[in-house]
Amino acid sequence: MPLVSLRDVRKSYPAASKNSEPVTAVAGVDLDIDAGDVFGIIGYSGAGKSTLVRLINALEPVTSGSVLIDGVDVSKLGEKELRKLRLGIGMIFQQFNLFDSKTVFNNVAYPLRVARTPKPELQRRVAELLKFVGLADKAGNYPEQLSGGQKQRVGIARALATSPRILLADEATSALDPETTHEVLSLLKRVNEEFGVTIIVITHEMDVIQTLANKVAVMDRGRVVEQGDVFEVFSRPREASSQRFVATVVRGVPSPAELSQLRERHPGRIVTLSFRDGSGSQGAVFLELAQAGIGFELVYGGINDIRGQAFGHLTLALTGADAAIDTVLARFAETIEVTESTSSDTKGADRG
Ligand SMILES: Nc1ncnc2c1ncn2[C@@H]1O[C@H](COP(=O)(O)OP(=O)(O)OP(=O)(O)O)[C@@H](O)[C@H]1O
Repeated sequence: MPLVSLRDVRKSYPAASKNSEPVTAVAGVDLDIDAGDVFGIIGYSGAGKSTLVRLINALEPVTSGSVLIDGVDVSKLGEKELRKLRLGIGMIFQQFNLFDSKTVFNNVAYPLRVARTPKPELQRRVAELLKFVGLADKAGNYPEQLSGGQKQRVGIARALATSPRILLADEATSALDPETTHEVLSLLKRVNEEFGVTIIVITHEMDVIQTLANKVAVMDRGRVVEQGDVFEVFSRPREASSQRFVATVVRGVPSPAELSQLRERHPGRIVTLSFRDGSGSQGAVFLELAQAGIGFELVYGGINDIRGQAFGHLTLALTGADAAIDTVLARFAETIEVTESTSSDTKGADRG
């Protein structure tokens, strides 16, 4: 049985004024999230992702449909049971939502106090959590004395205080720089792997999904338009809206106009290698070219790596003996799609 199941979940908000229409934020979503998953929910702003999160932790009631956690319909729970359910669901936010007037220790201790945890156990648990997130030496500091990454690590420690089975991360790294994002993502990976916590990440950053998630759902205007294994969805998006989304981070194949510019700027043969099935790697390609004595320069695109599986397009300018290049390209073609651009490909662009 999935840990979290959504069945035809809908959420509408009443019209804000007489002249406006009601807003349908979630328009019939079916979703299954298994225990141990890191499940990404992506989509443009306004797609309904945050609303979905509030429905999962029962902060808001659904308009229709059902949200089942461990097979239990949350809309059937009383206040006391709901409070217990929420203790089992941790949450972290884009703006961290720490209490500025409380020390790091007291921020992390807060949910334990709410749960009336005895003092010795509370102290032991907070110390353990601060050690886990690498902030044991900051217990007495206030949030304003911390960097963004440190604040989010406090947020993670606080979210884990009551040992939840589920962690909801709503744009948890969107306010952080790339290096700090990486640090926080590594920590979340450990939360999943070492504690077995199921993580649901809401994000508009494909990088986050790529490094962290094993499953992904793409939302568009209140609906899930595509869901499945991250590599499958990223390397072969079926729906137009997922394709648009993926295209924002995965650089594709150069257009005729771009090819024309590349040919002008780079000597040699322009070849695009397309990785689609996860096999092969950028490193292996570079090594093989170097060993064959072929000069190469990456001129367009790049390979994305999803937990060891490669996909994307590399466009290279190759220089060297034609026969040597032909031999290597023939070998690449056994596992990778190889397309060589000829000057006729770019004629239209030359004229334009
Ligand atoms: N409490 C509310 N009252 C009225 N409309 C709302 C409410 N919450 C969300 N909406 C509307 O529902 C739609 C979905 O919003 P939601 O915040 O879930 O999207 P999102 O995908 O999380 O976007 P973002 O990334 O911008 O947060 C939007 O049109 C939003 O204006």
